[in-house]
Amino acid sequence: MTPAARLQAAIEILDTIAAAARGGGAPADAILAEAMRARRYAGSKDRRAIRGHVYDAIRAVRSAPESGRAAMLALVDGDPALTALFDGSSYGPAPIAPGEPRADTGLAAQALVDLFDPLVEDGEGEAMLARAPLDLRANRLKADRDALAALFPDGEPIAGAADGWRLPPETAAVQHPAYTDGFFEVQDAASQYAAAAIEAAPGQAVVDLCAGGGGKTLAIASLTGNDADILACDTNRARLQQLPPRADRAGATRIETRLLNPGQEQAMLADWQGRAARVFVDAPCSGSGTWRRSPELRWRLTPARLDRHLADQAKLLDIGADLVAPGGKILYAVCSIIAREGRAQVDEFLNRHPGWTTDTSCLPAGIGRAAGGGFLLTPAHDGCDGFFLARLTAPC
Ligand SMILES: C[S@@+](CC[C@H](N)C(=O)[O-])C[C@H]1O[C@@H](n2cnc3c(N)ncnc32)[C@H](O)[C@@H]1O
Repeated sequence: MTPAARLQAAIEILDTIAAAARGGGAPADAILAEAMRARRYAGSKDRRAIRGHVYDAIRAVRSAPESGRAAMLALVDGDPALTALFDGSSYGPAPIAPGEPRADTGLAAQALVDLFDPLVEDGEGEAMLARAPLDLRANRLKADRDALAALFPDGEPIAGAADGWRLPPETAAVQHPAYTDGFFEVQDAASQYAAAAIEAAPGQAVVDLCAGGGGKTLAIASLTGNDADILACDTNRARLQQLPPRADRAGATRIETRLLNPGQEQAMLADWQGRAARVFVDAPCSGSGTWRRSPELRWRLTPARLDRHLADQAKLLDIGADLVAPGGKILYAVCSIIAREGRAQVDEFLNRHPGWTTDTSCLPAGIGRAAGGGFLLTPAHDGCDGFFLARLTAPC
């Protein structure tokens, strides 16, 4: 492919990504993978270049653009090499017309920025869109951080994460046989802090209410030495199905999975009511803390979608509260920096549940900032994904 043809391919793919973002369709990575499958003629250099153009535009443009071309045009000013590719050649993009509209660049639409937790400072935007490092978590059931240091010597320890080892973003860690052998998982530091913050102990009964593919379930199994009974739930079959093979690989043998039907969660968890020492509520959210990994998420968030997340979070917290034994704890977490998903959600929970309290410390020294009844982590401040977490204690 010519450089101009690669650019045109990127523009067409961006059209699909923008439409999917507006309509709640497939994520950018899935669209990109499908588009590459459809372009069998594209070689590896073509694919790399197309992907680079697509993600450069997604990172630069603050909200879903009118068209892929408008998104790409947002990058041309000050970039003569890119401008020259709009050359009208047979497979390339048409020349740029005078005054042709460009999509708006920046961190996010102002209405979205206005929703950030007040602790998020103006200068934090760059870190929120920079490429994230690759964080590993040593699986204590099979390895430790020293083993990861020996396997990947160009990494470094992650501050405050006892099992964490940080590598450059491009490291192909999951291709290492030690990954297949269950020595480690790929897990951002924020998730490692959250899994530790639940302070689950050996012998306890633990529910991971929104387990997904089990990232935090496996971290809890590791931290409890495979000696806690963990019930891992989710309403998404495809995600939950990823957990048993991962648990096998990790040597985690005390995890039961349970697929819940939306709207019937409480009935399907009747046998766990009031029994759990710990409940992890890693709730569905805007993902506004993970833009450095999935920058197109900021193209997707609408007021209606945010409202749905808020309702789900409140419902899941209430379901979690019913599962907790007297004196037990909920760890509420969202990979979000939006105040309504974080501190406001905790305030509303405490209003609905008299007698519950929130813990004033649950993170390692120097990590996170107190945000209402919980703590806020941000890429600029903590070097990890943006996260809100709170540990809530039930009355005895
Ligand atoms: C942030 S993700 C969880 C990530 C997971 N804990 C991990 O560490 O990989 C939120 C999960 O909540 C699940 N979910 C949404 N509504 C739910 C419900 N009513 N009951 C249980 N899980 C739900 C979603 O399917 C999704 O997998």
